[in-house]
Amino acid sequence: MIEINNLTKKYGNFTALNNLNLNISTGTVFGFVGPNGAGKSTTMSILATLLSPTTGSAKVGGYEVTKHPKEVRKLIGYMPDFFGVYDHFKTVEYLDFYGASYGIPRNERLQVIPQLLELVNLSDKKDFYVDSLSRGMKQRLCLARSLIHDPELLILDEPASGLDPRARIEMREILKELKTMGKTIMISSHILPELAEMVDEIGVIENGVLVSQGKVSDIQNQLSSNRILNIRILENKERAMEQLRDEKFVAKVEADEKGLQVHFSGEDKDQFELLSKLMADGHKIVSYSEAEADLEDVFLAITKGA
Ligand SMILES: Nc1ncnc2c1ncn2[C@@H]1O[C@H](COP(=O)(O)OP(=O)(O)OP(=O)(O)O)[C@@H](O)[C@H]1O
Repeated sequence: MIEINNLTKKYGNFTALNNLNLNISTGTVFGFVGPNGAGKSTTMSILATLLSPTTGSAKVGGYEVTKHPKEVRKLIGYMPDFFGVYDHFKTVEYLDFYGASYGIPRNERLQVIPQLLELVNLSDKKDFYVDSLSRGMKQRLCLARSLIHDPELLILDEPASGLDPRARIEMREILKELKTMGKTIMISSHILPELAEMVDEIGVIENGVLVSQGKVSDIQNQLSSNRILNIRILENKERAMEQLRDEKFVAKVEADEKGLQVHFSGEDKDQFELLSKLMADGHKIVSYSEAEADLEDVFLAITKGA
């Protein structure tokens, strides 16, 4: 559905996208993650035909965005990170206005708008003025707006930003429903854990370059070379620490009241050998476990925080 090849965007001398390559297949919910200023909005604006790339190619549904913007716009629903809503409209009039600007006939709009309001849980707000809605409601209205022409692909730039936890959960539920409706969704965030549970795949961008792409679990596994082993030892902790520090694959050993944390770069068989050795040397091991890679750690490990 989306094919990006060697996409570069320069703002003056500043390179915001640097030969970016990215593919998203039809039906995928794709999380686009990266720290502030990484280039997420720039990429999404180019896909939404609102910004021209400096060089490279971006295609949506096989259409090159710069050559066939009209075809691309029919295929996509775009929700920008900052959006204005026309405050003097009532909710239903607002959607009607956008429906009309997409050329949707009035009788169709009369059918579609109540369905969209239902989808985004705003049916009871249909006659409220837009400026009286909460931030979360406005975000959901904006999502409804991006769906008015029943696009195949949704490009959502940080749709959950600034929302409280309940509003975020509501947004997540709506996205799940859109996925079951068969939409392809590209959604950005600078918070990996926020996206992880609702996406099929993630791509991590930093300094305008895609640094990682795959299933969340695959990306976690890429980091398995940096595991942390939690070991609880009954007595002679100091002796165990000294011994561990001399072991192959052990980068660092720390201790707290819970036990030892061993930073380990070996594989499963090396872990097994380490444990066997500790036991053979008479250490009284109470428990031995591998810490789950935290998604926040994954994100920090992939991005360098430049
Ligand atoms: N119009 C512009 N002129 C100059 N520089 C720009 C412009 N728009 C964006 N940039 C710069 O390009 C880089 C990428 O910006 P972009 O908004 O795409 O990042 P982002 O990943 O969406 O960040 P955020 O998470 O903060 O929204 C940033 O360094 C930004 O300052």
